[in-house]
Amino acid sequence: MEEVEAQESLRVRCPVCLRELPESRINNHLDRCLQQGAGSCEAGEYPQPSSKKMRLSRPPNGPAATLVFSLFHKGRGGGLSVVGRGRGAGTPGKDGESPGPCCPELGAAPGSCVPTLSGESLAQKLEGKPLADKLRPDTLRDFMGQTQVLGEQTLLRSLLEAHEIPSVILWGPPGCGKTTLAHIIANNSKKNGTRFVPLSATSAKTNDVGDVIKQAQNEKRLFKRKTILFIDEIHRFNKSQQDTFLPHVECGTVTLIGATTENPSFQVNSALLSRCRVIVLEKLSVEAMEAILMRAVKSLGVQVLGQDEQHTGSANGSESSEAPVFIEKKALSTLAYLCDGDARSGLNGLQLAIQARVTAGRASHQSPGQGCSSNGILVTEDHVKEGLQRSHILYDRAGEEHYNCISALHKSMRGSDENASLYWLARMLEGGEDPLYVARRLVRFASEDIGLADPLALTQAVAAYQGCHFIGMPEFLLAQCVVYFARAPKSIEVYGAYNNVKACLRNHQGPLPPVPLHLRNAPTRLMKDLGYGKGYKYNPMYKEPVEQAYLPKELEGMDFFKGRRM
Ligand SMILES: Nc1ncnc2c1ncn2[C@@H]1O[C@H](COP(=O)(O)OP(=O)(O)OP(=O)(O)O)[C@@H](O)[C@H]1O
Ligand SMILES: [Zn+2]
Repeated sequence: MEEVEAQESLRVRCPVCLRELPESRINNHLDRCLQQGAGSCEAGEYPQPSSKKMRLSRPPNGPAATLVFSLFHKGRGGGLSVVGRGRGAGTPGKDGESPGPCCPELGAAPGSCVPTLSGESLAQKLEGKPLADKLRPDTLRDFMGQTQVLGEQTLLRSLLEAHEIPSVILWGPPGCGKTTLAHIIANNSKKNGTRFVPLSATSAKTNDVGDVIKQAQNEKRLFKRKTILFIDEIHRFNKSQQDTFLPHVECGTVTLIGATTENPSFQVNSALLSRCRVIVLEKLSVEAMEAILMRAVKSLGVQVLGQDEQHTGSANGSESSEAPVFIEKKALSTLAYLCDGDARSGLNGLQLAIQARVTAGRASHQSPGQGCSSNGILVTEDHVKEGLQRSHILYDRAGEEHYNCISALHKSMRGSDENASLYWLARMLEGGEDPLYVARRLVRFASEDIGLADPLALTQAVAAYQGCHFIGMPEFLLAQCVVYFARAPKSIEVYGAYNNVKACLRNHQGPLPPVPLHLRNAPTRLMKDLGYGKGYKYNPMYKEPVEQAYLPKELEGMDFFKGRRM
């Protein structure tokens, strides 16, 4: 019974007539739709195809066939509704589409409402879906920042406006709007019937990609419909998985939009890369972040208190008996700074701070005298700071930042700058980097950069590495080692010489020279007979330094430390 209900609630889009139907009915519908021609469907506009092969089926593990057909399917009541005097406030649209908009921020005519929100209803609005998802912009107008690639008169913008979507790889740090931009492109291209199929490389199998490609080929052949394939975290696909769709991008069956936080020159197949434009998105600026946060608080009906405003009376326009919610302007700018250009963490931080305050406010209504007055609930800068997860903000452990920071640390120590060395170390550790990762790098540094100038450095590094296993917070231990290394004399003598030997071996033409006979050990009679060990001078037997060759004959006189023959 529950199963049936669950199935009823999943809706998929008919690829022929574009109507949304409960998943349980789609196959029957599709048969009819294909047989009778799209004309039998209300929204039909496509010629009658001859094939019946396009039945929808569940992907092996997926919950429903929406994988292939949905266009960024919005959840039920997907948008935010706002309590207040607004026209159409909180009216959900039919079929789980977004609700009738109320605030200008959510797409309605400006001035159609002055939303204010009580603590109680705000808590309800915020529960469930993350605020960042609810507020994902649908149009370029609400997409903040990134003007370097999307501003007026940029190539991408004119392409978007002309509905000509090239294959692109969106490269940028977390939460800077890659998925959002793809979402906007999808929205934009719905108008000319283009299909949009999102996949995440973290969960999709090669089969899933194959299915999408097959479907895209059918759509193109039968209905002349284009397909945009969005692959989130495309760097997670290995090169051979990337190869799967290369030919189809090439021949235009699908337009690819890939999103990645990793440098695509390392992570994306070079053939694929040359078929796509790489669009570099940046961390969002503080101004862009402020605009995003402003839009969020407005849409929630939270009121912003300026620098010298006091939070005294109830919010104007509130029709609720509940306390209204205010936020300090300063709290918003601090949040905009601290979230380090990551809109998701900024919006999450805002949500957490407000949620925590509202919950506390509710409690204090039951037991008065705990920080909330009947005048309303105030969210301050401190609340916002608490709401932020520090580690997420400073540092991205898996992405580029991880490599950038360790490289900066290595170079600062090499340059004997103890201040910078400490700074980069702290930036990694405070951001949640694995101390052992840093410690391993220190071991490398000790031998590659300090070497015999201070052989004790290696001992220090190994000791620091061991120490990290023993104590929970090894930051001072690593700091000591890092400063020692920054101050230590440096020598790359051994490092360089060894590399010269490697190069010599690599460049050697023909078979490698045999080990000189006199240097060979001769444990058996036969070996002795063959001349092994013959003429070897055992050094301790000689008072004077021994003249004897230790390198193969052809390398006689070679000095790897100088990189040439003596
Ligand atoms: N430029 C922007 N303008 C307005 N809102 C944005 C912008 N960028 C991100 N956001 C908000 O932040 C949320 C997260 O952004 P998004 O999912 O696009 O990030 P992303 O770059 O794809 O990050 P990740 O690599 O972590 O997936 C969105 O739901 C949206 O609400
Ligand atoms: Zn149909």
